[in-house]
Amino acid sequence: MSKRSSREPAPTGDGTAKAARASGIAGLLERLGRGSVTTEAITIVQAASLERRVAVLGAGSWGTTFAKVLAEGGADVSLWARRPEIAREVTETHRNSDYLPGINLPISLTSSSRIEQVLDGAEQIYVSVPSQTLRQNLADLRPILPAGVPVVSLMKGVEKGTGLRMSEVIVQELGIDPALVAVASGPNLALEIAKRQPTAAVVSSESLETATLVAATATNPYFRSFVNTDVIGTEFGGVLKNLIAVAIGIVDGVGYGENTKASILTRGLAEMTSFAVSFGAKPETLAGLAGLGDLIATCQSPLSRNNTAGRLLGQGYRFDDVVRQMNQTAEGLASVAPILELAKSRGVDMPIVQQVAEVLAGTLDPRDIAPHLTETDEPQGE
Ligand SMILES: NC(=O)C1=CN([C@@H]2O[C@H](COP(=O)(O)OP(=O)(O)OC[C@H]3O[C@@H](n4cnc5c(N)ncnc54)[C@H](OP(=O)(O)O)[C@@H]3O)[C@@H](O)[C@H]2O)C=CC1
Ligand SMILES: O=C(CO)COP(=O)(O)O
Repeated sequence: MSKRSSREPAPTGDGTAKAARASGIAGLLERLGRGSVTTEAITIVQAASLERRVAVLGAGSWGTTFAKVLAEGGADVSLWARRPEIAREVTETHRNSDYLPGINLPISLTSSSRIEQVLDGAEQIYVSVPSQTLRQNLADLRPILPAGVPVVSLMKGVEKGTGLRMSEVIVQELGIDPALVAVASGPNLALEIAKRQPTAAVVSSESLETATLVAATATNPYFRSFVNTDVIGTEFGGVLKNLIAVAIGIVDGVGYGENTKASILTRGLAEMTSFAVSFGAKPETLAGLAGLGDLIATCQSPLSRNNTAGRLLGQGYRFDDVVRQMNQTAEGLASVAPILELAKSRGVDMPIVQQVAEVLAGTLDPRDIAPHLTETDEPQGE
């Protein structure tokens, strides 16, 4: 897709849209060749997918923002809110003042706290709940899940106890074909996107057809979704950058400056890459939007909840106080332990995540955090 076409939603009712509908996305990809997937295919599939009915589960800051992205890309979106008062506010006043104060939502975006109502007629399902509640939420979804519908994870955590990625929990709990599951990730701070600041993301699925379909739906004039098939790299990128953002927040809270932060960010990327590659990810995924891109956004922004949680720890608050002060989800806090377990299972050294764990446990003074000074045999010129 050229820059121009990514900024202009493709027109409806033209010949290419009809061709996409007629030949199906698999046929279309076949004709275009895999190399063209991020260009022509998304434009054409997008044209075919306007007014597609989709459901978004979770009306927090990201679920609501993503619902807005989808609606402003032309989809007919229904948002599931756990609390009826949020559903009412979204539908009646086009606001979600708890999570996106000051943001006007599209009039076409409706919300309900009744999940069966939100799923009615949905052709795609996007999920944005806290990672630690996902399994329980999917148990409610399973009996009413429409058959053959793609399920997309917008979440950036791993499950405590099992260490499973969110896409793995979805496959396990819903019993669906992994080819129907996708993940979306990237430098995507909700409030910036809700204000329509231009942003890119990655949609990943083991099925290129699913990734292309979802990316086309999740593309609008200010939000561009690329595709890949490296689900492991895309998903772990989103999880691991949260842990590095906590570390950066800690040193920020202590009062250390840019050298310390840049050292941790750079070594953090190396740590993320070694970890993800040991599970089969491609290094280039970690160098892309879902790795480095998201790492930069999250480590630099005061909007980041993980960065904020780290800053409070660095200022001397204890873990329990930090959890009490956070009124939004900081996934990194729950992902530290399972990630260290996974790293151990692969023999991967993670000095930054290890020191974050020690600060969380209260066994390391935040002023002593210096994971970039830890001895390592790895070359440093990567
Ligand atoms: N915010 C962001 O910038 C981005 C977030 N993400 C990811 O999106 C996921 C969701 O985060 P985000 O929306 O920001 O979090 P928020 O804290 O903003 O919202 C959490 C949402 O989950 C709901 N929730 C809480 N507990 C449960 C439960 N037991 N069952 C069902 N729903 C529940 C909340 O409902 P209630 O209001 O009723 O408590 C709320 O709607 C996370 O994995 C995060 O990493 C990814 C990219 C960007
Ligand atoms: O994932 C995010 C940006 O891409 C949001 O980060 P936080 O969860 O730290 O706010």
